[in-house]
Formats: sequence, structure tokens, C-alpha cells
Amino acid sequence: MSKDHLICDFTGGAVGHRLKFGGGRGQALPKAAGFTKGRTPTVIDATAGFGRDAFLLASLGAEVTLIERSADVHGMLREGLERASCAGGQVADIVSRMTLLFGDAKELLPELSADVIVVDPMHPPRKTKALVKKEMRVLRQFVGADPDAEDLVKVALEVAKKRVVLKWPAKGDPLPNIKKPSHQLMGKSTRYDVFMLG
Ligand SMILES: C[S@@+](CC[C@H](N)C(=O)[O-])C[C@H]1O[C@@H](n2cnc3c(N)ncnc32)[C@H](O)[C@@H]1O
Repeated sequence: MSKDHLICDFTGGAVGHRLKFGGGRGQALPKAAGFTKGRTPTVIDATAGFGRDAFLLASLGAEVTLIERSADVHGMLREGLERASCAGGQVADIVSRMTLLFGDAKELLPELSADVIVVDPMHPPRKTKALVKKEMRVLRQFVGADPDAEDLVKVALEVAKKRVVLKWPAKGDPLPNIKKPSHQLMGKSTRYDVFMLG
């Protein structure tokens, strides 16, 4: 598969649709991250990928630092952010709150600070035959699996000021050697394990 398949588009399609009709702070991720009517936390997205989750949180007013360790994915994301910035209007305003870093979050996180750290590693292969969304299948071709997800969550738990949110398959086994989450938000195929700190 060529790099042409890796496309990051913040200006239309599914991202634009979610921006218009997505449900704002009532969506599972902002809820899990502690967004309320009067509270907008600072966020680090330690596993940036296509930047969709980070874009959603930035669209709600948060300053979001994104970390991506795959050079291919980081390049795609950088170009997507540049295009969005040039597009002007609301999308440019949103991406102005997004700062992209290149590197392994396990190493970069201890130098950073945020209220909330979101961790969304590549999910383990499904036990059912249900197909994973096309974009995640594309991403898997480039980055493979994330076997160090457990270590990343451990670092995130050391660094976050208020909470860590782990995005994981709804029926996925918990990561080994990680304490039980404070609570969970369940979606159809995804769940959010929330670890409250402090
Ligand atoms: C499932 S995708 C994230 C999708 C993202 N939440 C979105 O909304 O598009 C996981 C991404 O995290 C990256 N990643 C995994 N572990 C990482 C780490 N320790 N440091 C930096 N990036 C990491 C992978 O390279 C991959 O691009």
C-alpha cells in the first residue's frame, strides 16, 4: 500500500460532519476527558494517528498537543494540519489550538504537562469477523501493532494532572498490569477507561 492512501482531511467528509452534527461535549470522548459546560481541560493526545480525536477536542476549545511516532503518519498529519490552516475560517481556528510533535510519547510525555492524556493505541485484532473501519486498516499497514501500549499508559498515569483516558475495544481485555479504571464509558464498539488522578 502506498503513502497516497494515508490522507488526513480536516476540512470535509466525516470530520466536517462530526463537527456540525456530532453532539459537542455530550460525546463519549469529551465526557471521558472531563469536558463540562464550564470546564475545558488541556489535553495531550499521546497517539495522534489521523488526528480525529484531537481535532474533536480542539473543536471544543481545548489546547491539544498531539504526539505521533510513525514518520509516515506524522508527515500525513502535518500536511493535513497545514491544509486546514490554509483553508481559513472555523477549521483554521480549530487547528491553531493543535500542536503536533514527532516522537515516542513514552519519551516525550515526561517533558510535557496537561490536565488530560488520551491514549488510543492500535487495537488488538478483533475476535469477531466484524471489519475494522477502512482507515484503521490502512493505518495498521503503516504502523503495525502497538505492543508497548501498557508502558505508555503507565507513563501517562505518572504525567497527567487530572486524568488519563484509554480508548479501547468495548469487549477488549484490560491491559495487563494497569490498575482498574475509575470508571468506563461504553460505546458500541469502543469503550473509554477513565483513570482519575490526584
Ligand atoms: C489507533 S491510532 C490513533 C487514532 C487517533 N485516536 C485518531 O483519532 O485518529 C494509534 C496511533 O498512535 C501511534 N502511537 C502508538 N503508540 C505511540 C507512542 N508510544 N508514541 C507516539 N505515537 C504512538 C501509532 O503510530 C498510530 O498512528
